[in-house]
Amino acid sequence: MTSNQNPFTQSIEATDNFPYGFAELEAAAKEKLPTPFFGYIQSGASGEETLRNNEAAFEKYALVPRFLNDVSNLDTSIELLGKTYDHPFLLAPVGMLKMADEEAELAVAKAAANYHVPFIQSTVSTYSIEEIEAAAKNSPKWFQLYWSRDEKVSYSMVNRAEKAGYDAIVLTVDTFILGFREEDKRNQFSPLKKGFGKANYETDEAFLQSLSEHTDEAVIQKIVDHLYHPHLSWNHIAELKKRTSLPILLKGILHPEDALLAIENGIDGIIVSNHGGRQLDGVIASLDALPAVAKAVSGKLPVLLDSGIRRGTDIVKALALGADAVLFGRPFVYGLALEGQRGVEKVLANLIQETNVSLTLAGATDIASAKRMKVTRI
Ligand SMILES: Cc1cc2nc3c(=O)[nH]c(=O)nc-3n(C[C@H](O)[C@H](O)[C@H](O)COP(=O)(O)O)c2cc1C
Ligand SMILES: CCCCCCC(=O)C(=O)O
Repeated sequence: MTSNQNPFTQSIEATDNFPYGFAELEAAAKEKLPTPFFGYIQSGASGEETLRNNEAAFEKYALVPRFLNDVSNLDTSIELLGKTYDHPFLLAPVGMLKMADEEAELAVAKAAANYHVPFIQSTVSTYSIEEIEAAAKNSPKWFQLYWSRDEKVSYSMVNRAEKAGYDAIVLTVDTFILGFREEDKRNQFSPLKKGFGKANYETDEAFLQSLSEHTDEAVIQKIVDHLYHPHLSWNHIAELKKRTSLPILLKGILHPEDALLAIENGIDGIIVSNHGGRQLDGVIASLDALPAVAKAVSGKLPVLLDSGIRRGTDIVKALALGADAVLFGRPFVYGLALEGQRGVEKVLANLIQETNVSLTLAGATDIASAKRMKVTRI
């Protein structure tokens, strides 16, 4: 994508009253959403040390720009797993989006399609794989898999995603049990128990066969049972690979040794992530984990990052520290809560504009040059 717009004009083009910065966005979503819904989305696990550190990590790194480098033509496109995308970011998988808006993933997938940004659908989404494909036909979509205790259900969902034309499988490895989430305990709230994440299960033959009763309660209880999978190991990865021709990425890698094992096990990409500080608290911030992981991988597979991306300058820092692309979650969920599909589009438009301005001011002409940019630890 080439950016020919003149930011001197853009900077005084007030769009409307839609919030710009993340803090404003979060505050507006807090006003709008019921307390337990907002609490579920915003909070982290335990004492929220990691939630805070994810954002703080970006402030410990400073960009060192280059000038006089003819940056009049910016190309922000990336190539990932054989496909080309317009921007160096994707929408992270976020489950149970009906908490934010009735249209939930349908609205997000349509917004993402309009900007040619890949949408990663969560296993526990409010609408099914097939409903989302029908709403945003032929747009870039990946499927995030929560391994199921009944592995027939995992394989069945992966096959459905493949049949529906999804481009990749993202297996989340850090949520085999749920983190200790104090805010949800305080609010006595579980969106799963409300039924917001059951669409992919209710429409799955293998899941339906595992049910002995078909009441709403029995369905939800069975989903809870299937989601519990602490036995997940590299052996399952080998089996999963046999069942699909789609590329497989692992989401939740933080240790360089696990990144090396991913290569050994034939994985196609990794996502350096601590789940937005929602799983194990006190873990390394994703950005702090990135340089060692990128060094270990040394270009053998794509390295993506999420957790704490809030603005364009964060994206540039992540690229400079070794990421090939990034994902973000809460910012688009707040956009969804505020104005549905339009709100997600506004978040995307602002992020694209800020990323493009930041890349250009830092002296980059494309993503490869952003990845060579100097960053210093302060
Ligand atoms: C409300 C909420 C629900 C989430 N649901 C999922 C999910 O279903 N699957 C998954 O792999 N990650 C899930 N995540 C984690 C995100 O994919 C991502 O790792 C995280 O949001 C990144 O941090 P950020 O919100 O700071 O950008 C969820 C995050 C939030 C905030
Ligand atoms: C309560 C249901 C568990 C699904 C996990 C969704 C998720 O990844 C997150 O909330 O984070």
